[in-house]
Amino acid sequence: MKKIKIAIQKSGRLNEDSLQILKDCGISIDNGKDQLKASSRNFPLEVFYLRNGDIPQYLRDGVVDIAIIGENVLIEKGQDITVAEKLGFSKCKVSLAVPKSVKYQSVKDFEGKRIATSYPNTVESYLKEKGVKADLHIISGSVEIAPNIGLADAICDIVSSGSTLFKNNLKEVEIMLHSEAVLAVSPEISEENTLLLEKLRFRIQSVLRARQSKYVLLNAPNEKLQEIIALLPGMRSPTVLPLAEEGWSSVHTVINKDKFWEVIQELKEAGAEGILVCPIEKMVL
Ligand SMILES: Nc1ncnc2c1ncn2[C@@H]1O[C@H](COP(=O)(O)OP(=O)(O)OP(=O)(O)O)[C@@H](O)[C@H]1O
Ligand SMILES: O=P(O)(O)OC[C@H]1O[C@H](OP(=O)(O)OP(=O)(O)O)[C@H](O)[C@@H]1O
Ligand SMILES: [Mg+2]
Repeated sequence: MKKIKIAIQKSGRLNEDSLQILKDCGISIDNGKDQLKASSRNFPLEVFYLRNGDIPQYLRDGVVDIAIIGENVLIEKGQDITVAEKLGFSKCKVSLAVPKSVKYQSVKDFEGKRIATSYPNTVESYLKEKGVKADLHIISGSVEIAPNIGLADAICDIVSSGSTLFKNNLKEVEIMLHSEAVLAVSPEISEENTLLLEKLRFRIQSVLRARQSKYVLLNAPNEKLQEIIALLPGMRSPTVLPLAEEGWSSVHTVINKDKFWEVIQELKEAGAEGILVCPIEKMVL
């Protein structure tokens, strides 16, 4: 049987969450340490462990059919590659930063300045759009040190918590893009493997939906039921079951995790009691 080939990062920030999402999709991978290629026992899938930065080229050449990769890397060197799903992890920004002591006013301040970065295409197209010309110094790591050692006036790199910038006496002045891990697809993927991709996407979507949601059970006095139900943004409408005690009901529903605390507070104020919150493993619409 034909197998779909997926690239995931060999080691680094994407590796663990990439393996976890496949696992949550019910895909087990026989994984020997230091193995660069592995197969799944229960899904027609082959995993290639590669460098994140090399993945766009492998996708372009059709060496792999799909990949889990940082969106920022696709923007830098894989504009021709399509994104099938955003995966919700490894969220970060790609930003321009300058020494804290600099009085920054606008992006025009970068005119003629030396910028150290591992993302030259991203910086170049950002500055071009703003009509600014700068001098780029391409380096592959430890970018934040560049202004301190006199290599550059500014940097462009990944920012997440901001602590690397802070430790190097830098401040973020322009956010060029927001990124997260994505499922990317080779332009060379065959029709047969596109069908496998659709099966995998169906599973990924169920996992992502479940990660975004909580299952909530609560008790409500019957006279407050309508008010409580009106507060619930459930999948269709909540399940309402009578409790053994006369005049009370049990209400079950699904709540988006971002709205969760807000809704719980309102439910309590409306008279809900004994609220239980449970994780959801998969959510199929
Ligand atoms: N501090 C961070 N917080 C959140 N996500 C990040 C952070 N740093 C990097 N990322 C995301 O994770 C991806 C992989 O980063 P990582 O540093 O592990 O690898 P890399 O050095 O860019 O790549 P390679 O695998 O080619 O060595 C980045 O492209 C970015 O999308
Ligand atoms: O805003 P923060 O939370 O501090 O994260 C940003 C830092 O994280 C990444 O480096 P990483 O730790 O992956 O090291 P690397 O340069 O070796 O890839 C990135 O290149 C920044 O330096
Ligand atoms: Mg890194």
